[in-house]
Order: sequence, then structure tokens, then C-alpha cells
Amino acid sequence: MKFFAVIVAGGSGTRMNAQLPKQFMLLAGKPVIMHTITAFSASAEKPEIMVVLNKQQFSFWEQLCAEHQFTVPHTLIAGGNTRFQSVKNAIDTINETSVIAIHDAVRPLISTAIISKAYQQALTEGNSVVAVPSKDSVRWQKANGVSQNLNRNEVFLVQTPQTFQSEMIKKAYQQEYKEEFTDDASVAESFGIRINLLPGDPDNFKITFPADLLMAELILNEKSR
Ligand SMILES: Nc1ccn([C@@H]2O[C@H](COP(=O)(O)OP(=O)(O)OP(=O)(O)O)[C@@H](O)[C@H]2O)c(=O)n1
Ligand SMILES: C[C@](O)(CO)[C@H](O)COP(=O)(O)O
Repeated sequence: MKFFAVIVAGGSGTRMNAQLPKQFMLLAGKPVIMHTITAFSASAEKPEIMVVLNKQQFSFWEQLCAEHQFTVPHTLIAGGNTRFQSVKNAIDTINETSVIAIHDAVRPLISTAIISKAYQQALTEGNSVVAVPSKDSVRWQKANGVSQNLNRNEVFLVQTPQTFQSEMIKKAYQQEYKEEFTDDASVAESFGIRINLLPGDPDNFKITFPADLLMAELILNEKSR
């Protein structure tokens, strides 16, 4: 079977509040996204890697690759205004029957073990969505202003990769964009696909705020000791 990795990095990182988009910020001496691409290239399935970037940043990325002697093979795809559009731009170019993992560039601490489990689950069960249990209590704030406790054993926080057999995810991404499409699982589910969860890893958090980058740096330092 052919495997693809779509690494989405077309965002501008408004919550990070920095000049440089967070996917290019340095983590342990190299841009965040290079850690992410390296993890996929090291996985047993040896996926073909697609990197989705804002078109305006193609030449900057090529400069970064030269500066960091980054030679992992990948193709560049132009991003869109939403994550949904960025993913769609990439998967629309895939015509082979395959298994496609979609991953946020800004989750650089993903392990090769989880990547492989995700590909294998999607191969046998159709899809695989990485998620972790909540470490906090969880409440649902209803429209009438009343909040209600939820059983946190039944609530999961969704990560990436989100991995699918190509035929189903390509069809799901033909739907019109809706605001509730915050990830690939929500797109697939709205198309009628039942989602399979795969246990994730708390370290596979999304770099969203400045403190997240500091935490990622600490974890990498600890792992290299
Ligand atoms: N138009 C977009 C928006 C987001 N992404 C990617 O989707 C992932 C998750 O998005 P998020 O953390 O929200 O990134 P940003 O959109 O960059 O951040 P913010 O929402 O704070 O602006 C990131 O790797 C981001 O680059 C993308 O490829 N194209
Ligand atoms: C895809 C995702 O990372 C799964 O948790 C998340 O939904 C992305 O959300 P964001 O608002 O684009 O950061």
C-alpha cells in the first residue's frame, strides 16, 4: 500500500503573537516543522510527504532548508484561507489508492510509533484519529447559560495525525466548508464516516501559545539526555 503524509503549515499563528509563523520558529535549533517532517520520514511506512504552506512562504522555506541542510524529500502545496482548504488542496492532488495521514506541522513531538499505529489502524479499519483523555474535569456550557459536568472518561481531546483511506477522505473533502469543521475527523463524520480513536500522547500537543514552545524545548532536552 502507498502511504502519504499531508503536513499542514499554512496558518499564520495569530495566537502565538509572533512575527514569524510558529511552524518556522526554532525548536532545539531547527524550525518546528522540520522536527515534524523528520518524524514522518522516519516512520516504518515511509510515506510520501506533502507540506502545505502559504504560497508567499515557498521561497523562505527553500532558504530555511538550505540554511539547515534539510534534505528530507517532500512536495510543496499552496495553502488556503482555512485549515480545511489547506488539507483539501493537498488531498485533491492524490490520485493513487493510498492511506493518507493528515498532521499539524505544529505538533512536532509526534512519535514514529504513533504514526505507524495510525497508518496500520487506518489500513485495516478505514480511519484512525489520535486522541488523549482529559486530565481536567470537563463541563458543557449550554446555550441557556447553564453548565453541566460531563463524564471525563467519555471525553477525549483530539490530536493529529488523523489518518484515512484515500477514497473516503477525498470524497468527504468534496463537502462545502462548515465552521464546525475544526479537524479532519469532523469533516469525515459529517460525510457519514464512523471515527476510530487511537490512544495519543500528551507530548503530542499543538504549539499554539508561546509557553507551548518552551514546553516542547524542555521535553526535547529531557529526551536527549
Ligand atoms: N489556513 C490554514 C490554517 C491552519 N493551517 C495549519 O493547521 C494547523 C493547526 O492550526 P492552528 O494551530 O490553528 O495554526 P494557525 O492557524 O497558524 O494558528 P492561529 O489559529 O493561532 O492563527 C497548523 O499547523 C497550521 O499551520 C493551515 O495549514 N492552513
Ligand atoms: C486539528 C486539531 O489540531 C485537532 O485538535 C485542531 O482542531 C486544530 O484547531 P485550530 O483551531 O486550527 O488550532
